[in-house]
Amino acid sequence: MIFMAKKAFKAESKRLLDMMINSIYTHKEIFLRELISNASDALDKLYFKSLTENLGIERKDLGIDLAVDKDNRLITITDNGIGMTKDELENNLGVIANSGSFKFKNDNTDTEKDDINVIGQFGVGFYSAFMVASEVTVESKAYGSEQAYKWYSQGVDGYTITDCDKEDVGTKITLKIKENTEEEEYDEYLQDYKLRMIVKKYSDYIRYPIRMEVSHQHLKEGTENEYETHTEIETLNSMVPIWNKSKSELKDEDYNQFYKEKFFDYDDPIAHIHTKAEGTATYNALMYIPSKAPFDYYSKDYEKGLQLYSNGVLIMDKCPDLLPDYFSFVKGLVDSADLSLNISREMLQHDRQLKIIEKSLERSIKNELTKMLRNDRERYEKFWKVFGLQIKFGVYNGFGAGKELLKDLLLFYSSYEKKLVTLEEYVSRMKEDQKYIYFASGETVDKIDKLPQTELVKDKGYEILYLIDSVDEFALQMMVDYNEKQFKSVSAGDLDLETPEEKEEMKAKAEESKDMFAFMKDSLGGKVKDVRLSKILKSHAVCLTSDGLLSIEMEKVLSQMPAEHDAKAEKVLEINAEHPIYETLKKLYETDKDKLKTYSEILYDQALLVEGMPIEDPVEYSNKICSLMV
Ligand SMILES: Nc1ncnc2c1ncn2[C@@H]1O[C@H](COP(=O)(O)OP(=O)(O)OP(=O)(O)O)[C@@H](O)[C@H]1O
Repeated sequence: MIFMAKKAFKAESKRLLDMMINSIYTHKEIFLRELISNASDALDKLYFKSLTENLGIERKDLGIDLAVDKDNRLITITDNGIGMTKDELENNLGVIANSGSFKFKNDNTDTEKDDINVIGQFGVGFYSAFMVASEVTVESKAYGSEQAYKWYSQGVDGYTITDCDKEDVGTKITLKIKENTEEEEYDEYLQDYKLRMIVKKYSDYIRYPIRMEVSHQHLKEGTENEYETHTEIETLNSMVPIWNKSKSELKDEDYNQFYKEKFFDYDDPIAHIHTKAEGTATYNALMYIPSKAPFDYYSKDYEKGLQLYSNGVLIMDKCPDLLPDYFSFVKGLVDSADLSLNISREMLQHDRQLKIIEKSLERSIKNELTKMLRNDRERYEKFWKVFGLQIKFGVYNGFGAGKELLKDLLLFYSSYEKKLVTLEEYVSRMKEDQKYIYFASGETVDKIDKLPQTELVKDKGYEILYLIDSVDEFALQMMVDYNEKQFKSVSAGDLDLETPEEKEEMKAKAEESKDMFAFMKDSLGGKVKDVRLSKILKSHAVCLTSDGLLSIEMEKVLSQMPAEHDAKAEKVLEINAEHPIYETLKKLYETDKDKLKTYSEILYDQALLVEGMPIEDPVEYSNKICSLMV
């Protein structure tokens, strides 16, 4: 019997290993990602050696094999890479947090990126094997060595290294999978389908084939219901990430196909964005704008984020830091080699890098949308219909931080064009004497079109933007102006549309009716801030406008939110001096103040109805109208 000295892991390594097994990773399944990444690194190293020393080994000769032996609860991962000498086994696997790969990368910094793609950097990934295995055996033969060695460990106790027989160069790692416990079902790691799924999920873009013997059931020839099992070696991974291919190699169908498979959508996306960046941040990104919003998109359950890869290995499935909220609908992935990951690869160390990438992606998305808006309006409007609301929220949220970026992506319905227009288009059509960008709010385009307040502005030949989403007015208020043109609600009361003569005339009339309006205001018992002569009505008798920042439309929106239900607009009841009702009111002020009080109440309720607001007492209102009729 050969005496095998069992070596203990270094003291601090012991604690680290314990921590490793129990707490660094949240998903046990990543052990396979780590071991495959190590194998891929070992293949890269050998390939690199072959290139630099002319060994004649080609990429196609290199690969990784997975095998499962269910009966003995074993999984093996074999690579024909660079292998490890006895010393390397000792140093790389006996000292936790000692990365041979990191050293290799540092020693070869001037190498062409494409030739070398080494993943490891911390020297801990290997130990994740102990999350699922009770015993780990590593048999390795280094390139150029005659002798192979076996490293064996059952975990924290330590490890042994002995000579062993191994014909081929490379490394074979055997895991003895733990028995099931109450909390954890380890058996599933012995299932073909589970291993395939894990490989697909995390290691699909490893550049070497990951092969496994897979069994399929076939109908036995000449029979109707007898099946036979047929096994074959399959390559599980796609190897070349589509995002690493050049754009000229790819057609729309390729992009769409990839999107549908990867992001489980039945429909083609509206657009894809494929970008590469080098410099402050180096990455490849492939992003998509879906054609439909996910069912939970406008709810708090929706999680934004892009997949994050480091050298083709999945690090995070939904990295929220890569997308600003206003582009949260974007799906896709980013692959970057220069992320500084923390040991578990589950969290990223510096969000500074992510911030740089986010800013750069944000620009790419904005550019794509701008291009679509300019060159394919129909498609953009399709996008707008689904995600426009999010863009408008983006203008409003964060105290308007996104408004500069987003202002040219906005679309609103135009009274003049009778379709959606951009602010740029609106401003380019503004009349010479037009000071403001006018807007009117309401429930639907039709209802807004009939609002008394819009009549005079339209008559002047000015275009009005019709705002039908509750966030619209808030967004415009946050913007304040667009290219120095201020926004003005047609319900703002003072639109400054009159000629100087008209102004004089109004002033005289207002003076003459001052007392009457004061009486009417009192009659309404504090419901309005003021009763005034209208400067904006043309043929209609009355309307409501508001003073101050909160418009009537905003009050409506806020009243639907429980927390802010008592925010009220400062309402002004406006009376049209050109309407016959004005003379009637004047007469009543002289002759019958009680009736004037009733009329004031009716007119106020009518103005509310026109505005689409509820009236306080509909029965009372109806009674008042009826008594006028009989
Ligand atoms: N299959 C293998 N073939 C050759 N060397 C290997 C193999 N697996 C591991 N090694 C060596 O062991 C070292 C430690 O591996 P480990 O997975 O713990 O860390 P790493 O891959 O360097 O970094 P990370 O913690 O980021 O995974 C590697 O750097 C590598 O030198």
